[in-house]
Amino acid sequence: MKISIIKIGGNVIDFPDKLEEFLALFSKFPGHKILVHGGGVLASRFGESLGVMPEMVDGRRITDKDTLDIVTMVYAGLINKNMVAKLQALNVNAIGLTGADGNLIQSVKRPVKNIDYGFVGDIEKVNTSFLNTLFEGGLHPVICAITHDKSGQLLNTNADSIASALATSLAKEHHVNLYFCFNKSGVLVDEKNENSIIPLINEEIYTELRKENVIHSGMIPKLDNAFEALRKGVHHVWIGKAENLLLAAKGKLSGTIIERHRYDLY
Ligand SMILES: Nc1ncnc2c1ncn2[C@@H]1O[C@H](COP(=O)(O)OP(=O)(O)O)[C@@H](O)[C@H]1O
Ligand SMILES: CC(=O)N[C@@H](CCC(=O)OP(=O)(O)O)C(=O)O
Repeated sequence: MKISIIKIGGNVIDFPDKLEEFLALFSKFPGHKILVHGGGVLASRFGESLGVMPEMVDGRRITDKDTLDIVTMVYAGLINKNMVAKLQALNVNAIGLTGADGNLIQSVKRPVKNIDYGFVGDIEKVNTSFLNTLFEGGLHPVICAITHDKSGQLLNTNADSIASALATSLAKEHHVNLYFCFNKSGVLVDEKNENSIIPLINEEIYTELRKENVIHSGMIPKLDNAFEALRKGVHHVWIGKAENLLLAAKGKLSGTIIERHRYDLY
């Protein structure tokens, strides 16, 4: 079975017009598909309005108890249910889920090393048979950035990591492509110049660009997860502008293609 995992970034979700436009493209995307979302921008803003200040380290949120409550309300509630309703209006039979629903994604609270991330989950298991059942029923899962530890604790989990874990688990039995859609044209040499797209990136280039701080913050988990997915059997990984999703699906040049090593070119 061919399955596409499509991750939509928080900056797109934050603009209703852009979100509508993206969901219309998603509705036209062919075949079995999963939509993964976070909503980090909205969660930060909502938290601030309640006096809970966001704290990020390398693109990942430090999540204390209050922050966990906020991200659960924002990701699993407000954003997820609105997206599902909008997709239903586009005749996509979407079903909104956290990692706790159907025991879809089990994770473990990240151990404290140099940094205590709090209630942040590292993914351990994905229930692919549940996903297969949903596909057989003609449903399109819309999965948010909340997982659980199977002992009653919800955990905040980076949405790029969720997309990658779903892709790698499904890749054991299916042909899986992974698309990271966000608000920029791809991985850029100069973040402020939308024309400075790096069309192909491999781990060697990534390591160099990270040292030079050309790649930083939220782009770090995105690329770490992209390489992890390719190492574990995902067929194709793309990072680019949400509005170019259908171009990417048709294999047309747009955004950044991720490759494991330089020799993947040949
Ligand atoms: N080289 C780079 N090219 C593009 N974006 C970059 C780069 N380095 C860092 N970034 C930052 O990463 C952000 C994307 O990460 P994030 O905000 O977590 O994504 P998302 O929109 O998917 O939630 C971009 O908006 C940009 O600010
Ligand atoms: C642990 C962690 O960092 N969780 C992320 C989950 C949401 C997310 O990834 O949202 P975007 O895709 O909009 O960035 C966070 O709370 O920001």
